[in-house]
Amino acid sequence: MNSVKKIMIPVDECLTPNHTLNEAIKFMKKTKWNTVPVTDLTGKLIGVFTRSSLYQMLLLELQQTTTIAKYIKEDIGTVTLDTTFEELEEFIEISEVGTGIVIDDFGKPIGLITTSSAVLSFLHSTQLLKGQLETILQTSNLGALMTNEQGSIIFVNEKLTRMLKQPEDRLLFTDLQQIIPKYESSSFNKDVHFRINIDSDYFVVRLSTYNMPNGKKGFIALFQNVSELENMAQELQTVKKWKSILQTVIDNAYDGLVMINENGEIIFISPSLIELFELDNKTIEGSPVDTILPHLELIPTLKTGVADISDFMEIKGINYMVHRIPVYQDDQIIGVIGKIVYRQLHEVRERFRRYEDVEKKLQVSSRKTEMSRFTFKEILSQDPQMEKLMRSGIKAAKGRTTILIRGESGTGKELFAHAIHSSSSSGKGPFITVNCAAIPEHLLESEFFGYEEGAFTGAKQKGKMGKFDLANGGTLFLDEVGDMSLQLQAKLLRVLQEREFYRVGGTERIEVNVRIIAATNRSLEEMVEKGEFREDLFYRLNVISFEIPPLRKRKKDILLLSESFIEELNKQNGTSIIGWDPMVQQAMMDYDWPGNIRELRNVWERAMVFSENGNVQLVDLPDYLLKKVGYDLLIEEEETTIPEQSLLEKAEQIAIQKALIKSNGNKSQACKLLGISRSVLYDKLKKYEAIEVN
Ligand SMILES: Nc1ncnc2c1ncn2[C@@H]1O[C@H](COP(=O)(O)OP(=O)(O)OP(=O)(O)O)[C@@H](O)[C@H]1O
Repeated sequence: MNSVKKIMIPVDECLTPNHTLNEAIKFMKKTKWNTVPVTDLTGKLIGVFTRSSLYQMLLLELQQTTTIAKYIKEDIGTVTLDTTFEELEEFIEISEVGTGIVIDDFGKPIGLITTSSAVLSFLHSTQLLKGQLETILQTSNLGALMTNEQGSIIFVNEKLTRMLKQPEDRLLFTDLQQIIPKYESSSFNKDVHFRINIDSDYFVVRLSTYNMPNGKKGFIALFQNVSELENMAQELQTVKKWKSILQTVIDNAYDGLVMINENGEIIFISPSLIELFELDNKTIEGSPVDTILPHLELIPTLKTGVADISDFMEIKGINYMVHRIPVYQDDQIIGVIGKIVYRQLHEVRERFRRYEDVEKKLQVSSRKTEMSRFTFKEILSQDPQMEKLMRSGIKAAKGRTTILIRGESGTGKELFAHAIHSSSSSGKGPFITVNCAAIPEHLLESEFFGYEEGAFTGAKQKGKMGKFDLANGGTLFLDEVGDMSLQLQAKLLRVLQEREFYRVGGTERIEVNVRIIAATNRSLEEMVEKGEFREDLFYRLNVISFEIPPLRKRKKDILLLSESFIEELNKQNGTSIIGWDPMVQQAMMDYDWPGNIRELRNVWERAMVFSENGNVQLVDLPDYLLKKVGYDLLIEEEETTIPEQSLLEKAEQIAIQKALIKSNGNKSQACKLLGISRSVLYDKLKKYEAIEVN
């Protein structure tokens, strides 16, 4: 509110120069004013008529009807409603009349300010201010005290008594230095701050001076407890320390890191990324990631909440990969972290490429096994029995009948199964092999029938096709069928009968068109007798049966197969074998080949590797084979010559040994084979025994 208006006496009537002495006396008596504004006829202030002017007119004993015109004081001070308290104070001090006239914008008097009205008003506002100040000091969070000019405390607020844990009467009139030891009144001239501690609390004290009524200066001290701030500052220091540790870790642990909040705005970015993508550091934080780094594609992860890894990406010639990780708080997605990998990426890429190559190769080879690889043309044989089998095989291939192939290990049962499949009407369909002996019992069912999505917990939740599914429209080859558990035999029997099955965890009946070819090297009849193989399954499998003869029963094939293997292995291993010693052929013909054709192939592979001059020698054959056919002594002869023994004697010794092997140790049979008598044989045996002992 306007200060002048508050202390002025309102004026609604004035004197004019035409007013008489009598009228002026009456006016002043009525208003009790010592100074009366005088206006012209337009109401504008022209001067004042004071009580002293009135006394002057009375002393001159002027007529009551005399106008006051000549006794008006024109040299007057005026104020307006805009005049400040300070200006007013100054005005009252210098004013001769002790009264100020308040005029409006048109020069019209609207009020009087007398010294007493001003003083009363100042007194009133001073008291008001004092009250306000005390309220502020009492209610403030700051502790406050005031001293006199000697530094003796004359006021404390309640807050300070609590801060200093001392009652008001103990504090009053104590010396300020007892509370602020650092304070020295003499060195004090302007506001100062002190940091003091009282017990375990820390205070910041602001000390100022104030003017006392006696014109001297006292002190005002304001106390702020900063213990909490101190603790916070210490915590802040720790946080800052951790921030710089984490910053270093982040900068070094990852190639690049960027974090966005739930609004897709960048809240952190590692310096390496700023450098890599040549970004403007000042505008990044708080900006939408889609405008700064759209190629990182972090927003979709914000929406899906699912972590993912990008493919190899490229921008401005920089290759990188992004790992996008959603950040959750109480099930709410609150942001995404983008982990960018770009260092040594070419190495990762190279490894990845190699891995892809391997995978491709694996896919090709696994596809190979899914398709038939062999036909009857690839089954090499000059054996009449084998030729007959193959002719029957071609005929059997025409239908969809289940076929059982028997034969010792390595005789070519699988090869035969492939050939049947290739000759059948579904020869272009899949050929799926199941090694019944190799699948763990608990997985057999899912291997055969597959499983539905969600049937198992774990990584492969997607569901998987079983071998029956895979073989649909082709052949399912059950190798080692004699090694199946009875439990699975029952399941297999049902499928063979009904030609349909359920997937593990599934409810849908699946029908398949699959030809079954089974193979075994075990005697299923004996197993049926012992209760190890289901009779009904045996008959179901044994509709058409082929018995592949072992290699020892078709020795002519040894030569044919050997030539083929040498050619194939020369190509495969980069060797250049062009022939073999007649003794090698003889040893091979003498050997029984329990591992059959697989063993023959292995023996050739080994011999060709060891062979030194393009001609395979006896020494290149495995020891076990040579021992078995009694050719090991020949090798010894070649390697270590026994001086006492002539070559003829050595040959004689080998002949006797071979005869004994052939006759299974039967000496009279061996004598027949050698064409010598029993007594000669005994003599010779004693002689060779003596040589070996020596
Ligand atoms: N007549 C043949 N001509 C050429 N190679 C053959 C012949 N018979 C078998 N083989 C080869 O011999 C190896 C063994 O053949 P296969 O695996 O078919 O025998 P298998 O009787 O099924 O053996 P197992 O009972 O151990 O499963 C294979 O490398 C195959 O290519």
